[in-house]
Amino acid sequence: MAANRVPDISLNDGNTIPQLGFGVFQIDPKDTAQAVGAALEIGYRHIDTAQMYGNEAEVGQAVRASGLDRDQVFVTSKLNNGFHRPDDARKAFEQSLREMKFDHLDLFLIHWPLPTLYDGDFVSTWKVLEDLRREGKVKSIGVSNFQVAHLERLAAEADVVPAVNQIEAHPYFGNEEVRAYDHAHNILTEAWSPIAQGKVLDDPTVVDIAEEVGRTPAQVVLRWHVQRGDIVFPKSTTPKRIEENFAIFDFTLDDAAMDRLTGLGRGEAGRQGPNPDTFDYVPS
Ligand SMILES: NC(=O)C1=CN([C@@H]2O[C@H](COP(=O)(O)OP(=O)(O)OC[C@H]3O[C@@H](n4cnc5c(N)ncnc54)[C@H](OP(=O)(O)O)[C@@H]3O)[C@@H](O)[C@H]2O)C=CC1
Ligand SMILES: O=C(O)C(=O)[C@@H](O)[C@H](O)C(=O)CO
Repeated sequence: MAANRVPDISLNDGNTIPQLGFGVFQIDPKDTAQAVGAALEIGYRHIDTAQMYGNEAEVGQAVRASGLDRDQVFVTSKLNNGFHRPDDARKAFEQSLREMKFDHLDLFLIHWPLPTLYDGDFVSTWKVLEDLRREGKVKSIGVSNFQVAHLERLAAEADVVPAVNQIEAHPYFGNEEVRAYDHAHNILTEAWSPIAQGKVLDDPTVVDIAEEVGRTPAQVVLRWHVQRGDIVFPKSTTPKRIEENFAIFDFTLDDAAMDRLTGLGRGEAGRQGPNPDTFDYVPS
């Protein structure tokens, strides 16, 4: 059997990113250092957090406690929705570094485009991220929840092509149009809620394929993502699952299994999270 090794994928700016990471949305700050510590112990080298999650400090704490060098762990955070104005974006980024006690981030994203807020101006926000990258405070910059129209606007008005676009994707919602745009423009797709927060795991097709290949439903779905070439970072606070989700690089799905999983897509009806065209939540 092949060894389980997480591939590093090249970004369009020359940096690399581990294809599998660990997501920390909805992990209580008091549990975060322990969960991230467990993930790093198992071998994860990529953590996905956000200002909105309220657990950046604990992510930084876990990275330092791991004994790993800072440059051995790829850390992403995301700009919170209340901070799209340029001055606010810069201050919020600096606050993330202070929270994590890091001198740089590996990847920083605009979390949501918020096209109905701030005059729909995410371009001036993006230019702050371009500046932060030029200043060496962040190695790579990207976006999250950007639809094709939002990406086209950045292409027309900005200098730097986002390195990644982090979007909802799982077998019930392939998000194919946005993925196709990303792919055509050398933007790496990151799939959030890769197992749809568990909702796809008892689907009969997923269960059947899992039985056929002798893996768990979660492993099969995560494997489907990585064979599509996307980045994934499943969240779990359950030690056995954190380990299970990591073991997805020592088996493959054949084309027929890949097609059966892709065939579960329900189009827009499969979306579980908010629609980026209308989402306007700003945390108080
Ligand atoms: N950019 C964005 O707007 C968004 C980004 N994200 C990012 O994506 C990450 C992952 O997405 P998330 O929404 O957390 O959902 P996931 O699809 O990763 O699912 C997490 C849920 O599935 C359960 N689970 C995890 N592994 C297994 C397993 N092997 N078997 C059975 N159940 C399992 C977890 O339970 P338990 O913890 O109890 O084990 C948890 O309830 C987030 O943590 C965040 O980093 C997420 C949403 C939006
Ligand atoms: O997890 C994230 O990164 C999110 O943006 C979500 O929390 C999102 O804001 C949401 O699901 C709100 O209901």
